[in-house]
Amino acid sequence: MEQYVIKGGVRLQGEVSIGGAKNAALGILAAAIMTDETVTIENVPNVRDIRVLLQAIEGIGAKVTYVYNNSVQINSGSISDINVDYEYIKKIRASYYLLGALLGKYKESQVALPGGCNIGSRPIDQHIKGFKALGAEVDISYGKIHTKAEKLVGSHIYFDVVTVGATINLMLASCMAEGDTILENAAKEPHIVDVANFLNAMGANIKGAGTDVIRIKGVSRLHGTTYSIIPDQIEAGTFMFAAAATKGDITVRDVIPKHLESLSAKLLEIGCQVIEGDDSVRVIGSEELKSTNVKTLPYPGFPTDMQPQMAVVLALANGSSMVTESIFENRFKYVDELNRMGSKIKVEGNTAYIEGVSGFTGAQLAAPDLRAGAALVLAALAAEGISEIEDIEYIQRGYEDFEGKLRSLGALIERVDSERDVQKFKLKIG
Ligand SMILES: CC(=O)N[C@H]1[C@@H](OP(=O)(O)OP(=O)(O)OC[C@H]2O[C@@H](n3ccc(=O)[nH]c3=O)[C@H](O)[C@@H]2O)O[C@H](CO)[C@@H](O)[C@@H]1O
Ligand SMILES: C=C(OP(=O)(O)O)C(=O)O
Repeated sequence: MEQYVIKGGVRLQGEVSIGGAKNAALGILAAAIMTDETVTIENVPNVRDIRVLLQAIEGIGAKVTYVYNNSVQINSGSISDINVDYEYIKKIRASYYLLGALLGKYKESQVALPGGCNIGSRPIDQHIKGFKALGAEVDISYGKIHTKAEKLVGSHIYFDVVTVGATINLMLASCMAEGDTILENAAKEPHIVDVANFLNAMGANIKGAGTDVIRIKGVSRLHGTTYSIIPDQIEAGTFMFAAAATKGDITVRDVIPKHLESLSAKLLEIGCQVIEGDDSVRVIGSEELKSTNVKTLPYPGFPTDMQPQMAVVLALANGSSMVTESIFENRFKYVDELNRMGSKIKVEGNTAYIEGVSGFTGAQLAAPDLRAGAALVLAALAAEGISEIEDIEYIQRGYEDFEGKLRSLGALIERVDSERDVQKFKLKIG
C-alpha cells in the first residue's frame, strides 16, 4: 500500500497553484448528465473521487472524454440506464448527486447509499424529504436508494439543517420540474453558487444561490455549455495552514480570496501575516503562534473541512485553544495520532481542548479520513524527524498531486509503496 514518508522541519516557501474545487466538481459533473448535448467542463481536479464519479457516469452509458489537462467533455445522449451500479460509487459521498440528476432528467434513479469520509452518521433525510416534496416516491432497500415520479412538480422545501448535499441535490432534481421550487434554509457555500451558475449556463433558471433562499423556475430542457470550476477553497486553505505550521511563506495562486476569508481571519488572529492579491493569498507564518478558539459553521463560517488542519496549527501555538466541531460528530479521529507526535489535545464531546507545545516529533501514522490525513501531513512537515503516513488513499480523494505541490515548496516528502522505497528516501535525504 502506498504511504507518505516525510522529513519535517523545513519552512515551506514559494507559490502553489490551486486546482478546481472537488466539492463543486462533483455537483457539476452530475449536473452535466442532465442534457443530451455536449458539455465541456474545465478546471476539473484530477482526484480519486472525481475519477470514480466519471467512471460511474460512463458506466450508465454517457461518453466521457478527457480533452486536455483537467478538462472533461461529457455527452449524455447515450445514457441507457438509471441504475448506477458501479462498485466504487458507494464509497463516495457525491454518488447521491446522480440520484437528483437522474431523477430530474429521467424521473427515475437508483444509486447505492452514499459513503464518503467516516466523520459521523451523515443521514440523507433532507434529500429524501425534498425528492418526496417534488412528487417522487423514494424507496431504500438492499443498500440502494430508488426514486421514481410520474412527474416532478415544484415545491416549497424548508431544510431542517443547513445541508450542502441536499441543497445541491434539490437544485438538480427541481430545475426541470413543472413550476417553481423554493429552497429555504439553503446552504451558501461557494460550491452551491458554482453548481447553480453551471446549471444556469445550461439553461436552468435558478436565483438566490449564495443566500439562504434559492428560487428555481423549472425549464423544459437544458443544453450544452462550456464552464470552468471555481478554485478549491479547502486545498487553498490547507496550503495556507501549511505556511503557519512550518513557519513558512506560501502564496496560493488562482484562488478567490473572498472564499478564504474565514481562514485568513483565523491566521491573522494567531499572528500570521496574510496578504491578499486579486487571485492570490500569501501567508507568512509567525515564529510565535498565538492561541485562539474556533467553531466550525456553515459558510461563511469556519469550514469543518479545515478543522483538523486548524487544530494542528493551534497545537503548535502558545497557550490553550479550543476547537469546537458543530457539523459532524466524529471529526477528531486524528487527535490520537497527533498526540503520538507530542501534541497535547483532549477531546470532550464536540470540543478539542488544546495545550500548545513547542514542537512535534515524527511518528508512524495512519490517515483516518481525507482532511484528517491532510492535517497529519502538515503535522509531519512541522515535526522534527521522519514520519510515515499510511492509508493515503483517503488524502488522494481530495488533493491532486499533494506531494508534488508540497515538494515544489521545499518539503521533503515522497509517495512510496514499499519498505525499500522508504529506505531509499531516508538515504537520499540523509
Ligand atoms: C461531497 C461534499 O461536498 N462533501 C461536503 C459536504 O458534505 P455533505 O453534503 O454530506 O454535508 P451536509 O452539508 O449535507 O451536512 C451538514 C450537516 O447536516 C446533516 N444532514 C445532512 C443531510 C441530511 O439529509 N440530513 C442531515 O442531518 C449532516 O449530518 C451534517 O451534520 O458538506 C460538508 C459540510 O460543509 C463538507 O464537510 C463535505 O466535504
Ligand atoms: C468530508 C469530505 O468529503 P466527503 O463529503 O466526500 O466525504 C471533504 O471533502 O472533506
